[in-house]
Amino acid sequence: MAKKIAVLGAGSWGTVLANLLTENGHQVTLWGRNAEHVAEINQHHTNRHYLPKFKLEPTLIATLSLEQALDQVDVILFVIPTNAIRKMAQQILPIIKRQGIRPMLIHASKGLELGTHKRLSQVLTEEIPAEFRREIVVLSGPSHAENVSEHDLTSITAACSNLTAAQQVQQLFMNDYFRVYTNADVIGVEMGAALKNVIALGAGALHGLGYGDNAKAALMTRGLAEISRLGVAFGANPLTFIGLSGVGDLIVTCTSVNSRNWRAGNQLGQGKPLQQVLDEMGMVVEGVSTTRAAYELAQQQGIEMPITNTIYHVLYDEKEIRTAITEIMQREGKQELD
Ligand SMILES: NC(=O)C1=CN([C@@H]2O[C@H](COP(=O)(O)OP(=O)(O)OC[C@H]3O[C@@H](n4cnc5c(N)ncnc54)[C@H](OP(=O)(O)O)[C@@H]3O)[C@@H](O)[C@H]2O)C=CC1
Ligand SMILES: O=C(CO)COP(=O)(O)O
Repeated sequence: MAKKIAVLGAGSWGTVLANLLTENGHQVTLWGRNAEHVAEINQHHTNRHYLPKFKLEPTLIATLSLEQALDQVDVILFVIPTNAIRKMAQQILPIIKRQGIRPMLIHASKGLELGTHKRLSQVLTEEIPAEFRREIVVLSGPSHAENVSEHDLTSITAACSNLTAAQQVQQLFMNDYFRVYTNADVIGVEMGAALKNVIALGAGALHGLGYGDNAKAALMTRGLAEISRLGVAFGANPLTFIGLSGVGDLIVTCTSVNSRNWRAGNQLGQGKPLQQVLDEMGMVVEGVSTTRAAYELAQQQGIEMPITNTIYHVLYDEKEIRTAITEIMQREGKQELD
């Protein structure tokens, strides 16, 4: 059955997901904060800053008004950067109350909040009390916006402890090029999504420095080991990390030029300063702030995360990358399995 859906965030991923939901027959309003982008979507059915070649469905409406976007919606999909989610939730709560709606919330963002180190479903739970919403579902997995915009075959995960809600989200998004699985392990899905961006910065840096395939395979494998270690410490199901939102997303992000995290790491490896890399990207590079959040979380909990620690010191303490790599390779010998 067709639903009324607000998509919050008219960047790369929000635009593509809003368009996919429109293709699937839902009535979608895409909220953006940039007046030029919103006008371009409505008048020309394009969003060239984020997706230069993408032609949108003409029935997809964009708006600058949250009140209009949320008008009597069944579902709200958050697709803005991690550190903007709490403020956005605070902004929409009075609108939800005024309209007397009780929407399902979905988020498709990937990160841990700076300062609190919280997962995004935790942030939404804190800011939007249960009486004003239905379930919170996480949509995550290997899915570059550019590939989905070209209808490349994509499989991802809808996660919620209430599997009926996850199945409802599965049905909203599924079509002949976009396949959605369900998973009850919200912690594992959100931890995998957030932490793979940290490892992707490292994979890009190795490429930029000229290291080969062995180095990249080792980074991804040992990166997955420490992602799982932190996730399991917080209650994740270890099997989630060998699924789409774990190793699946790690592979796509660590091996693709479409990844902003990989590209940022590549430029750091080539010697560009971090601030310049971020200024020139023009899109969010989630791994940079999540590296800090994950580093602090691991320190607090006493969890060993040598790759994340190394990337943290390169990003935030201006540690020279080759020195950092030498140090991590020369740690004392370890058993492979924890
Ligand atoms: N791109 C992808 O392929 C995928 C991205 N994701 C995740 O989706 C999330 C969004 O990423 P993506 O769309 O790629 O990012 P982009 O950088 O492409 O777009 C970000 C969007 O969020 C808006 N925005 C930025 N800051 C704020 C804020 N403080 N308040 C409200 N809106 C804000 C931007 O507006 P403006 O244009 O005005 O700056 C823009 O519309 C991230 O967590 C990312 O990890 C997940 C899967 C795939
Ligand atoms: O999460 C993504 C693909 O699944 C997108 O990764 P980037 O944010 O690095 O572009």
